[in-house]
Amino acid sequence: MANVLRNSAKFGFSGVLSQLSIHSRHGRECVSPCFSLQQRNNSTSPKIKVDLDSSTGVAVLRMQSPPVNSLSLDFLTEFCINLEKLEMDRSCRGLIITSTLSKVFSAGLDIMEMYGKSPERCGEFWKAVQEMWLKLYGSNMATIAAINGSSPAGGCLMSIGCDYRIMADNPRYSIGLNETQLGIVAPFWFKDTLVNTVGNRAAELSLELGLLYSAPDALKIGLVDQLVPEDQVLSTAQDTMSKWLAVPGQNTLSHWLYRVRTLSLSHTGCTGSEHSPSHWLYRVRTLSLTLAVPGQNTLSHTGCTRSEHSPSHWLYRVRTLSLTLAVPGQNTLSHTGCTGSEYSPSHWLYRVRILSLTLAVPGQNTLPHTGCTGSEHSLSHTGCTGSEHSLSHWLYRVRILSLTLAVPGQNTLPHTGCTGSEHSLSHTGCTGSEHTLPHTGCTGSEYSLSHWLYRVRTLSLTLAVPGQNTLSQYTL
Ligand SMILES: CCCCC/C=C\C/C=C\C/C=C/C(=O)SCCNC(=O)CCNC(=O)[C@H](O)C(C)(C)COP(=O)(O)OP(=O)(O)OC[C@H]1O[C@@H](n2cnc3c(N)ncnc32)[C@H](O)[C@@H]1OP(=O)(O)O
Repeated sequence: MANVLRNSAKFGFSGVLSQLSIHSRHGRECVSPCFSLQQRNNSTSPKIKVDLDSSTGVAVLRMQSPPVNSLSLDFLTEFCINLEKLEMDRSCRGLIITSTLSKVFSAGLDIMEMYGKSPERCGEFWKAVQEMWLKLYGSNMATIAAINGSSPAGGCLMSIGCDYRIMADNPRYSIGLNETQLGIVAPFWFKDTLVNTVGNRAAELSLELGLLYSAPDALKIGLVDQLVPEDQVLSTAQDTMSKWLAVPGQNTLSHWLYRVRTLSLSHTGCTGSEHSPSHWLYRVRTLSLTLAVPGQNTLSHTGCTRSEHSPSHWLYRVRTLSLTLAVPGQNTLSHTGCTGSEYSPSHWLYRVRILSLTLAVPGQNTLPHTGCTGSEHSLSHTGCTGSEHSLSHWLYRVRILSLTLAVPGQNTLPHTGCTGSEHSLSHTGCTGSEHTLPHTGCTGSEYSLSHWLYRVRTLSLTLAVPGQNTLSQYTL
């Protein structure tokens, strides 16, 4: 395997990826994941075994692909089909994922899939990796990883795609996103999932150094939630699952609100229904990896030209930069008004982040240096007509306004210049009657004020990608 990795590095992942990128641009059709998965499952020996206990509504999915449960295309295909079947089975509410192999949960992506394969095969493989994550992270079931062995890289992604992680208390077992140590870079959605699990700083260290954590260390940083003796991993997972399933509606709103942010950021820039999430994940990931190619990582469109920054160092930072400044199609620093060398990125990042979060009234957060390029986007547009209105004045108003927004039937924001009934939920990004926040279950006046206060605030922050902040693009 070491040879494979060395050769992969020698011949260049980026070369493969650029071919993939071209392939993608030239019309890979977006088909339903279910359809495409079923088409390509040619394997006969089951790599996955599923047992659904109809009395508890809990399924145990066992990975049984020796020697190490590596995530090959066949494996992923089978995994996704099983996941999809369980998802569609209303009697199944909880899913536990574990391994039948001793010592290994999953070794992550199958290295052999990443070497010497045609661009078509690579594309299929990569799409399957994304689908595994989308299906798991977007699952409506409560999910628990019963990690009874090592779980590096893609195995770790699978684990952190679950709601809860129980690991065998064995210091010889390790878990983590170690891709950097292999000379490859973990895709940004791997990163996002890790950040959601262990927080920013731990994720940053972990990714830049490509760290693998022993089970006890993984518990310390919160990468796993619980360590138990090896022979109790599954039974503890089953006990834990019953607690999760006892929470009313646990796998609906609260479960989703948290995840939707990650999922929607994953396809930032998606402007039409032709772009499926996986399509975007694939492209965006390819683009970000391209940025990591030594000699090409000048990131000229972010204004960064300094060659002393190593790819992995930059990749993680640039991701943060572009997500923070995520005005789709405009997320370059130049579009934020930063036009000269006097404005360093950090100077801008700090200001723009504060401003955009503080004034986050989607479609109205028009401070000229946050991406507004025309005279129509002045402060006057939001009701502020002259220089007498200072920022603090605005901060104050906008806070009041966001509260006003939360009153059903009054969320017309007159102070921002919105005067007609067309301006209601549009301020949260909803532009038509089809955007009734279906994903939160809020459909009408039956919801009380406190209910709304809570939801609308969360929603506007969560979905605040101006011009893109509807979930309609993503069919849950
Ligand atoms: C297609 C275009 C896509 C381009 C993508 C580019 C970039 C992607 C960026 C990042 C995403 C990457 C994610 C990944 O998951 S990469 C994979 C990383 N995985 C690892 O680093 C794990 C390596 N394996 C181990 O650490 C150990 O094997 C283990 C899991 C701890 C188990 O140890 P153990 O001692 O029990 O077993 P062995 O090491 O002896 O291995 C047994 C056997 O399995 C083979 N093997 C191990 N891991 C893999 C693997 N990931 N893929 C394929 N095969 C694997 C190993 O070579 C041995 O085989 P052998 O024939 O020698 O017996």
